[in-house]
Amino acid sequence: MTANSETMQYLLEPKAVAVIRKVDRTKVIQVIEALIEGGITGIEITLDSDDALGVIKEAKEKFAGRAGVGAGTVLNAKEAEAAIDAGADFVFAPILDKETIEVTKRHGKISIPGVFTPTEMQQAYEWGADMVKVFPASVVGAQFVKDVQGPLGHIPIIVTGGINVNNFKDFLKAGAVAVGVGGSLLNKEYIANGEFHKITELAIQYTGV
Ligand SMILES: O=C(O)C(=O)C[C@H](O)[C@H](O)COP(=O)(O)O
Repeated sequence: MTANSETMQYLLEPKAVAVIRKVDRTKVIQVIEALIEGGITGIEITLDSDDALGVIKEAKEKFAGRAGVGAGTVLNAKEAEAAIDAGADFVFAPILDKETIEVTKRHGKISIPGVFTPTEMQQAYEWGADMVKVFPASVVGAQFVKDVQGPLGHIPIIVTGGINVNNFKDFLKAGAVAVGVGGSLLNKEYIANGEFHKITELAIQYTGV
């Protein structure tokens, strides 16, 4: 299996990817462990997190063979380059930037830019994106995902932004290949209290493992 097909499996098999933003640096590795325990194997570290590149590097080494680790909130090519240097397997962005896609693909990594319109979806795909991320998805709802797939069914869609246990199944039923979940999975109180088993329980609500 190629490195990319393994990463694709980590992202798509559980159908839920964790978006880890600004989680306490001293707890983030335990949080990732708890997520993997709950069946989530796509681990996105947003670059606005404390020591994001250090976390990517550490998580890549520690969870090799168990999870795919990538970067989120990647806003330009320079940031993509730095994330890939740190070991990122995939590059998520909230926006669509041609150079970011090009740099990611030049390094042979998985590119998932953010889009919000059918035109942006097709543009992203033509620029080489592997999948697109509809963000913020809860604003347009599952019906958007269903409708755009009429003409644009060749483009795999991950949805993020406002995804929770009550709406994620609607998006999957509408045809999204996976959901990205941040706030509703990385419960701040549980993390502050060191209740990592509760993070595992939350993860299981998405993966059903
Ligand atoms: O910046 C990126 O690359 C992102 O992936 C943005 C995320 O999709 C959201 O930050 C997750 O949003 P919530 O699940 O509502 O917390």
